Amino acid sequence: MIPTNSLVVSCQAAPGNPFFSPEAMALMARAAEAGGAAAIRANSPADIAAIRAVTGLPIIGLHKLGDPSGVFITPTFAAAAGVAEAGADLIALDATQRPRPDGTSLIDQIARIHTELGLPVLADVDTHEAGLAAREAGADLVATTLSGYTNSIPATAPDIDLVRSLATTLDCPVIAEGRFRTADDIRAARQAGAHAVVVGTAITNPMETTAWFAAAMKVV
Ligand SMILES: CC(=O)N[C@H](C=O)[C@@H](O)[C@H](O)[C@H](O)COP(=O)(O)O
Repeated sequence: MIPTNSLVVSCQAAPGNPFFSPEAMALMARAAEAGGAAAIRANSPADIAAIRAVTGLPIIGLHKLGDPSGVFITPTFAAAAGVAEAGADLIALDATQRPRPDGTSLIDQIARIHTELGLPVLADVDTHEAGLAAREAGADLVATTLSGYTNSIPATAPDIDLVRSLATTLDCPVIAEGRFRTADDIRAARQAGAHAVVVGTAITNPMETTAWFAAAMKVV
């Protein structure tokens, strides 16, 4: 479903971003497809439905709900069902080893997505151990999405070491995701064994990328 060596573009905007609307995310997805993306990653049933209406590309769907300091990427089965209903082809969910808000286990959530929704699961993990546990729990693909977001030390670069350690250990596709911003980052991910690379902010968040350049203007 996600081709080998492909670019996935994450089309997401948060409240406060002028692009925070399903219509804007559908335009982003069209631009990504025209530019060569092989799949789209998108947040919320509304955005997913709008994107589904304009592209036949596979959609990795998720729903961010609740407190971002805990499990918040598709934290419950109900959230996954909403994402599936909106037209996603694959469900991305938080597969860190933190407690889940509804008290269910990762293994149960993945099993229900498989049996009741009939969709594959992409496990967003933060560590090597979480990646192994997610695969053991039945995840079909594993992504490095949450590396650098679950501890107090803010990360500034992509976690190539985690891509490599998971890709050399797991018997499923490993997706490189999180802070991939340049062609060199993509090459490093591929050399580390990534099946595909997800790029979000660097392509679909002009407010943030403007801030990068504006900050550079302040440095002499
Ligand atoms: C940590 C978290 O919530 N990551 C989210 C996951 O869906 C998105 O906000 C990211 O944009 C996406 O993972 C792509 O990463 P980047 O934008 O760094 O290319």
